[in-house]
This record gives sequence, C-alpha cells and structure tokens, in this order.
Amino acid sequence: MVDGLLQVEGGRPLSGEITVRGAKNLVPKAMVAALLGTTPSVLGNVPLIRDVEVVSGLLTLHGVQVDYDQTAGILRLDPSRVEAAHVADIDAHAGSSRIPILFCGPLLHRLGEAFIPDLGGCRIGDRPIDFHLDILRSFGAVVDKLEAGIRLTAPDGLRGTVIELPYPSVGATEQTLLTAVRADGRTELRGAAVEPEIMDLVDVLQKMGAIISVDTDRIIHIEGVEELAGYRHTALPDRIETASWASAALATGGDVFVHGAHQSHMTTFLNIFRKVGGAFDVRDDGIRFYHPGGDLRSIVVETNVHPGFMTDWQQPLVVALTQADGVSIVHETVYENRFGFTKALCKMGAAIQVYRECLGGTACRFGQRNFYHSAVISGPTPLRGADIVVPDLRGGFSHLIAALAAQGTSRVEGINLIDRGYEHFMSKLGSLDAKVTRLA
Ligand SMILES: CC(=O)N[C@H]1[C@@H](OP(=O)(O)OP(=O)(O)OC[C@H]2O[C@@H](n3ccc(=O)[nH]c3=O)[C@H](O)[C@@H]2O)O[C@H](CO)[C@@H](O)[C@@H]1O
Ligand SMILES: C=C(OP(=O)(O)O)C(=O)O
Repeated sequence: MVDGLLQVEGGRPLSGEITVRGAKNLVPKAMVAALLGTTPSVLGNVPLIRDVEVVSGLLTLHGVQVDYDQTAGILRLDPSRVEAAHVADIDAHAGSSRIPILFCGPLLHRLGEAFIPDLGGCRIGDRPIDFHLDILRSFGAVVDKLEAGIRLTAPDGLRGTVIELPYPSVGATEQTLLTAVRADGRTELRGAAVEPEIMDLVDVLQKMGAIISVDTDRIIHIEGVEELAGYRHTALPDRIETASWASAALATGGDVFVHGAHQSHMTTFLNIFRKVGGAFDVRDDGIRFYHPGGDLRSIVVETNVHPGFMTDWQQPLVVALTQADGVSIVHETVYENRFGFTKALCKMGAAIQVYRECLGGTACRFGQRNFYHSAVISGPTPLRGADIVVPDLRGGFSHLIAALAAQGTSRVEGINLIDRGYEHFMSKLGSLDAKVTRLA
C-alpha cells in the first residue's frame, strides 16, 4: 500500500479561505543557492512541504546549519562550515526529489567535487538529465556515472561558456545560473526557460552579488564573480498550488479565496479559467476563485513553457473540464507521459480518451513518438466516489478534487505524495468545509 489513506465524502462545494506560501519550484532552489554564499542567508515565506525537508536534510549533510521557523516560514541557512563537513549517508536521500542535481555547481565551486544520488520527483516521463550533464561538462566538470548516482570533479576549475539549450528546460536553466555565477568569466545561455520561479532565483543570486542580465529572446548573460554573500529574500507565492485550489473551487461549484496568490504570475491560467466559465476577483492580498453558476464551457488548451499554460496546472483543471459542456482538448507538450491520472477519473465516471496525436493545433516534439500526450474530455459527466490510488503530485491532487466533486464516498490511497507540494492540505481542506477523514 502507498502511504496515506483518505476517506472523502464528496458532492460538497469547497468554500472558505486558505493561504498559499512560497513556491515549491523556487524555495528548494533558493536553499541550494545559499551554498554559494560565504555568509548566512535568510529565506521567508517558506512552506512546510516535503521537498523543503529533503533539501534541508541534504544541506545539513553538507555542513550547512539549517534553522526553520515553520510558523513564521523563515529559514536561516548558514554555510560557513561546508568545507569542514564530513558527508555520509547521502544515499539516504536518493529518489526523494529532483533538486539534488542542482547541488552540482555550488558543490564544485566550494569543494571541487560532488556526489549526486539518484533523483526522484514525479514519474511523468523519462525525465533525463542529459542537458544538465552537458552544461556541467561545458563549464569544465568531469562527470562519472556510478551505479547509485553521479560523481563530479573540476580539476581545472569551472569556466564561463556558451550554452544553447535544445529545449527551454527549467532545471537546466537553473543549473546554468547556479554554476555560472561563480565560474571564471562570462556565460551566455541561449534558449533559456523564463518561468517566474527562475526570475525569482535570479533575484536571489543578484542579492548575493551575482551579475546576471536577462535579455529578450530567452538569452541570459552571467558574469562570474569571485565571491558571493548570503541573501535575504521572500519567496514568490506558489502559482501551481493557487491554480490547484482554483480548479478545485470550479470543479466542486465552490468559492475559495487564496491569500497570498499573485495575479502577475498567473495571467495565462486566469485567462483559461475565465474561458471555461470560472470567475475570479483579484485583491491586493490574494485572489478569490469561484463558480458563478451556469454551465462550464469546453476549451482547447496546450501546455507549454512560460508564458504558456503550465504543465503542472493541467491535471486539476482536467477535473473541472469533466464538468464542462462539450468536448475539451488538452495537448501536453512539456512531458510525454502526463495523463496517467485520467484512468482513475474515468473509473469515477469521466469520459476521457487519450491519444498519441498532437491534438488541438500545434505539432509538438512528442507527435511522432507514440506517447499518449493529448486528452479529449467530453462533458459534463457526473462523477461518483471510488477507491483510487494517487500516481504523483499533481495527478494526486486532481484525484482529490475528483473525490471532492463526486457524489458518494471515495477512498484515496497514497496521499502522502501530495505533501511534496501542498502545505497542510488536510487542514486547508478542513477549513474549506470538505468532509475528509484520514484513515491511515
Ligand atoms: C522542481 C521543479 O521546479 N520542477 C518543475 C520543473 O521540472 P524540471 O526542471 O525537471 O523540468 P524541465 O523544464 O527541465 O523539463 C522540461 C522538458 O525537458 C526535458 N529535459 C529536461 C532536462 C534534461 O536534461 N533533458 C530533457 O530532455 C524533460 O524531460 C521535459 O520533457 O519544470 C517543469 C516544467 O515547468 C515543472 O513541471 C516541474 O514542476
Ligand atoms: C513535476 C513536478 O515536480 P518535480 O519536478 O519536483 O517532480 C510538479 O511539481 O508537478
């Protein structure tokens, strides 16, 4: 059995207020950046999620003193003892998150070597690390692939370089930034990802003393510097969690105010939310998302890199689309295998077919490669409670939404996977008037 079993009495609108704190896709990376400083860093708006715990564990192993005030959301990271640390048990962190790969540059700069255990993260495709390794080699690192991970050294130090990414990968862009800021000389990165979380990481690094310019057309220039200091920063809010609660409000016919949500990071989501028939009010302290009554409308949407519709927004929205009138199409162009979660929705009464073809307009890199990466959702179909198993983080949250929207009782197994990206989701569900009971 996968950890965590939840019983959900569905068919009730989610209604009330919750707070969203810092982004899962920024906070752990800002924590890694602290390794580059000679003085302590302080990060605010830090949520209590598993990826923060995993990275805290890894940093502690590397000699960083980590103090986390969970209630205030303040994390203090003191890297002054990294050189003296004796690293053991790093394998214990294998398979828990994707963040360890981002330790490469900072550890090479500080220690001249790094060992990175096998990565975790959601299984939504192959998730290769070829871009990361090519980037590190281009800076001058020597990479040895071992059975339990990779070992890196930099016998001649790390030197600025020119990198052209074959695809605007978020992680590869962050790898470049975290390595280039202290490399010798200038680095030019072409084809960079420009997600808001990356821009927030650029802000963090600039506060530390880095020289980074983000130019038009996905080009980033970095001038390496000799030394970086610690930073003080408040993490940007989690736009994926925000969109997830928004979709939950829509799918259940509810009304949820998300404190802390920012409009500017969510423009594309808000446009789609409105087209589907959802309503929202933007306030200085957050965004209210609600179902205004009437029928939801079907839609054609394609996931893409920023500023496109984010791939991590897709799964919760699909649940709302099962309640929309007509045929919706979702074309997933970022990951090749991200519709596994739809099987459970079909078991609950949804009518969703997945296709290998690129449906919805544009051809993507998966079109000729036999991946089921387009979904056709016919609605509206009533959902009924069922016993379902969470496959991954976002798919898992979409299962939870489906159980909340469905008539009857569902048992959702494996909900601990959801802790990786949704802070206090059980108590948030309670404050939104959901009837959920943890059975194990
Ligand atoms: C911790 C974190 O921030 N995770 C996010 C990050 O993942 P992550 O940084 O892993 O995602 P990438 O942007 O790197 O991946 C995008 C695509 O590039 C491919 N690729 C990537 C690296 C590589 O070396 N080779 C390669 O082929 C991937 O398989 C995928 O098809 O961005 C994704 C896209 O917004 C989000 O869904 C994830 O939530
Ligand atoms: C795919 C995701 O995360 P990760 O890259 O950490 O697996 C996600 O947050 O949905």
